[in-house]
Amino acid sequence: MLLTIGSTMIMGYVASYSFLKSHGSPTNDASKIQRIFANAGWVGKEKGEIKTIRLRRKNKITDGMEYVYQLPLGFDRKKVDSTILEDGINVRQKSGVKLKDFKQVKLNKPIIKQIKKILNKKAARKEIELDFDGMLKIKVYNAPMPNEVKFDADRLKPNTWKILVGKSRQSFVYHDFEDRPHIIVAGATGFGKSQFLKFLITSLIEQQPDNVTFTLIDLKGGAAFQRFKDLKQVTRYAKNPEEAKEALKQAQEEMNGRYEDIVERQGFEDVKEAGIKKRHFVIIDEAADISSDATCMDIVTDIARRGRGAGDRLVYATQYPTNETLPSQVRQNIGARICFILETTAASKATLDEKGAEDLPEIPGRAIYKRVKQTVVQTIYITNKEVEQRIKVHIRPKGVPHEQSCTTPTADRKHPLITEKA
Ligand SMILES: Nc1ncnc2c1ncn2[C@@H]1O[C@H](COP(=O)(O)OP(=O)(O)OP(=O)(O)O)[C@@H](O)[C@H]1O
Repeated sequence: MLLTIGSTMIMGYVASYSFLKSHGSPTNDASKIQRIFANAGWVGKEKGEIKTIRLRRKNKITDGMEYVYQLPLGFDRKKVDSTILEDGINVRQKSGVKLKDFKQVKLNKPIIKQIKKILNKKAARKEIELDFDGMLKIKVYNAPMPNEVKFDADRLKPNTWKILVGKSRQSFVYHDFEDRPHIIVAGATGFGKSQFLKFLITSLIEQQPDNVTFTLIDLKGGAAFQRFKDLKQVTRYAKNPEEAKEALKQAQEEMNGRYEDIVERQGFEDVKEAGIKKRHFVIIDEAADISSDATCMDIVTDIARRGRGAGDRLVYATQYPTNETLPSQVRQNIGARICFILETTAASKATLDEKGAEDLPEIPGRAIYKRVKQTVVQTIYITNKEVEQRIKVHIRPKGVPHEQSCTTPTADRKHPLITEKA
């Protein structure tokens, strides 16, 4: 009996070894990378000779391996296409079988069935990350990033303006609005922009309930921000281009007052230096709908330029990033981006000034966060129920008006947006 079991186990090992041989070992990524570079023509020339990348070292990292390459002289690293590289690394990656899987085979259960199951195990797709700091660093991860990172209140940072953007492979990533006051949010429809904005507003209210105020411009017909409109922190709420123009004019007027007082009269560099705790966030979704209006775009540019000093923060979200919807004056004055998957390289360049967003996997919440360098993150998922539970204590009691209220135009009103003092 024991002899039969033993020989069956040995047969299993032999079968799996020949399987791995025929399907390619998962450990030869370095040579695959070398071959992909050569085949794709990602080479340079030294003294008239074609030269390819040279592996300098390998480092074990969490969930994978980092390969560090020296590039030949004259190598244009912008040529390196991460999709081609990732696809190449995953070619023949049919088996995710490891030797330790066979150690889990139970002798008291049908052995052949268990071995078949192990051999049929589908390999997790490997993912890569590229970085360059004089050397080309290619990180190859054995498993994909998680598709969902749930909201966890312990990750909030009360009394700060640091907002959790998401989780990268290495750590949780925060955006500090004191450091970079404005942010562009871009991404194709259905991949997490609204979810991110909802999370952003909820986090700001949780972290700074007495210091944050908002102008919310919701040009998606009220779908994105309507659950926030009655909060005491929301001083203006607009949901069509005319209301948006009026709300922006009011926000600019207020900003002018603060700027004149803090920067011009008192001589401070900005609100932070002046020790002022209040911040005002102007959040626009979908910004493409006002991008052809010169007045609106002048105000947006002005807020992006002088908002740091006056305590105004701009969040500019669009699903159609182009040179028209994201004009260079706006881009130059906004120092951070969160970019979900985009359809084209041109859209990626309009948002990030480089390609990359078109190559993101089609996973809702997967995004590139960019300040100077790009970091791939999975943004935080929060349900509408959770948002509502967290913000409900801030809803103005019925009959108590906004400090400044923007209401939908009605026939008997001269101005579409009215200002009411509390
Ligand atoms: N961070 C996330 N983690 C997991 N799933 C997410 C995440 N963000 C969004 N999703 C899923 O994707 C769906 C669409 O997200 P969302 O409404 O934010 O997209 P959008 O880009 O704003 O689309 P649209 O422009 O059409 O409004 C959500 O209902 C949710 O199921």
